[in-house]
Amino acid sequence: MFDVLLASGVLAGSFYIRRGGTDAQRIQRICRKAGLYVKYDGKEDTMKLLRSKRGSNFIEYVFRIPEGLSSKDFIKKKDVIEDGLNTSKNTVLLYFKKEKSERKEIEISFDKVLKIKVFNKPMPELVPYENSAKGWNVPIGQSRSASIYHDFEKIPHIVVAGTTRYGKSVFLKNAITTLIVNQSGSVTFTLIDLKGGLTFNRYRTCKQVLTVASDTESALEALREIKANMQQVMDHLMQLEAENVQEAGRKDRHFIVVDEAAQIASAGETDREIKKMKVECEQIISEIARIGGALGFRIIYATQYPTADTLPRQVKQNCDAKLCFKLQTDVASQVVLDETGAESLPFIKGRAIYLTDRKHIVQTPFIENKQIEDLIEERGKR
Ligand SMILES: Nc1ncnc2c1ncn2[C@@H]1O[C@H](COP(=O)(O)OP(=O)(O)OP(=O)(O)O)[C@@H](O)[C@H]1O
Repeated sequence: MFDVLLASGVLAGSFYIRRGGTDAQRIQRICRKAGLYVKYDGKEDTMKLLRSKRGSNFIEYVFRIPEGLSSKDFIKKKDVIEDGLNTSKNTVLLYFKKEKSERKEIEISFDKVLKIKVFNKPMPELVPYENSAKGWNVPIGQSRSASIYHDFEKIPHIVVAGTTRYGKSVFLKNAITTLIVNQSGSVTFTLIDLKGGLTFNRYRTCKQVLTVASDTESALEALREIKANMQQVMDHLMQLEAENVQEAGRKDRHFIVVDEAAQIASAGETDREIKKMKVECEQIISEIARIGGALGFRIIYATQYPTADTLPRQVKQNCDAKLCFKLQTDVASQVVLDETGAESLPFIKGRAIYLTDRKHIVQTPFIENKQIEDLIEERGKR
């Protein structure tokens, strides 16, 4: 009885696979069913396959999209397309063959034509932290094809955004720990966490950490000091007729890490005194973003609520790198990345978009607290 069931199951499976067609055909069918077509003059215009290309771990399908639709319409339906490609129809046969079904993942981009890459293996959901970074690099994570690093000498400031519990704090700890270990004699930090969390607590005793500010007053005091230091470095560079710290041969770099920028934003603050202080904090942070890069000052600016208030224009414009975990809306994604996409990242902790002049989807490294303790134990000791 079981054999009969098995045989009919296998037959059904093969049928489904035949009926399912190639991934290109399935994508076209899913998009049609999801309403991604245009009716005009009594005719139906759907996406057309122009070509396909095989990469080392993916096939890229290139489509012409119907007039009247935009690439954003397709990007919004990314989950629908991806789930459609992974429906049980294809997994029936694999189940009976006792093969493990790998989830197919897709990436959608647009450059005059719609490009949909279908990957044959999902990205890893966990990349354990290891300190393979050199110089002023910090590991950003594993993309589908390479290990990605952020070089703070090339891009001084970075915005880190993402809905709560998706990996911002873990990334901040990864960055701080890596820099303490690799640049123990040259790096200093001002850590600002006004949300009252304990993220930075374990770094409090490190010799590289000048301040851990947990209220507006101490944040302002630390920022005023940084402003005065910037002026001193500026005077020094003037004397040397150097354009930047690299040319002047200065090795010291100062990182200002802001965890939860919304807490330092003046908009919405009702207490007049605190509002005044927050306005000054914002002004100094904007000034560091604008002129601090050449002077050896670096900003890591994290927020879970990206809006025009929490991500001031000067900061955004001068942060040439963005690390964006999953966000709730396409509007929030637009604020951070100037494009949609972060809202349709999968529900995977540590999965992010790293955007500079290039864009990578990465799985950021997971650093455990015990690892941090061990790593900073020696290099961070006062
Ligand atoms: N890179 C990662 N890989 C795998 N799991 C991760 C990764 N980063 C974070 N996590 C998991 O997600 C949890 C929440 O991460 P984290 O504290 O960094 O979130 P957050 O975005 O900073 O949240 P909040 O805004 O509340 O501070 C971690 O405790 C860990 O279990």
